[in-house]
Amino acid sequence: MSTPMITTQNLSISYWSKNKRVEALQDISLTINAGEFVTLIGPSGCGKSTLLNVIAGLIRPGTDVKGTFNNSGIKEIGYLFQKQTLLPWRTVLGNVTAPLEIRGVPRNEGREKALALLAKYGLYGFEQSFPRELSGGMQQRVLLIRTLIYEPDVVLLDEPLSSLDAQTRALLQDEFLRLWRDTGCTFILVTHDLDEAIALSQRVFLLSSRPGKIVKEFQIELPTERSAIAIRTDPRFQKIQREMWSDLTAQVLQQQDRGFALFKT
Ligand SMILES: Nc1ncnc2c1ncn2[C@@H]1O[C@H](COP(=O)(O)OP(=O)(O)OP(=O)(O)O)[C@@H](O)[C@H]1O
Repeated sequence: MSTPMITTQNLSISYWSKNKRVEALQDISLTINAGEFVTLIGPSGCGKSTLLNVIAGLIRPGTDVKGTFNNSGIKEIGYLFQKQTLLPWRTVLGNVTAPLEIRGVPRNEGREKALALLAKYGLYGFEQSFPRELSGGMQQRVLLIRTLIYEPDVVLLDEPLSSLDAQTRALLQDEFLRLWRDTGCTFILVTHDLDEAIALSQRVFLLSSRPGKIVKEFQIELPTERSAIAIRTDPRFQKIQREMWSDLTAQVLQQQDRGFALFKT
């Protein structure tokens, strides 16, 4: 039986910017179950990050919220976003133990846990290195370990790989799958990369251009034990990819038409 962790019902979110109302999300109804890997995709500015923030309970004052959302199934959230960086003055080990220090976990206990995780995820020997001595991919892996060390039950990933080259990205996608399977944690990813969405997720929500509405939900029926790289040659992957591209293109064209109409008036 799947346990709902997050539910939203007819959720609409607007911001006030320079006395103008900007409707970011409209009528979002979804359920995310504990332990799922779910991805949000959609054209730029359609409200993906806004939805992630709502899920995290991070709603700025002055934001207009209509409808309901319930995230009471979440006890502890991990959040990893694109521009997040490591603390440059701390070693890899010092970075990974930081969240535990904040939570008052005894130093030795935190250290042991961090060392075990670093070894498990390919960073053995780099414990005393400083972030500047690591490649971008390694830094991202340290960030992910730092997010997971306090055992959140949900990890929100807002385009965490978008600044990396294609090869590093593909390797880290596999790492994400492995961490998701190992931890049993719920992963919610925002990405612009359709292949990444299909390679990693169990379900993908496609949002329309702003105000973001759910236009389609894709069930990704691919084996859980998969390689994010090898799965791309699977005919089932390619079938979903074609369908998703055609739906996303339709959304982007609609957005352009609207922009053009606006330009003409
Ligand atoms: N604090 C804010 N105040 C006013 N408008 C905002 C605020 N945050 C977001 N918006 C607007 O709401 C809309 C949705 O933004 P959001 O960042 O959620 O979209 P996104 O799909 O994540 O974008 P992208 O794919 O480009 O990262 C955008 O038009 C954005 O300009």
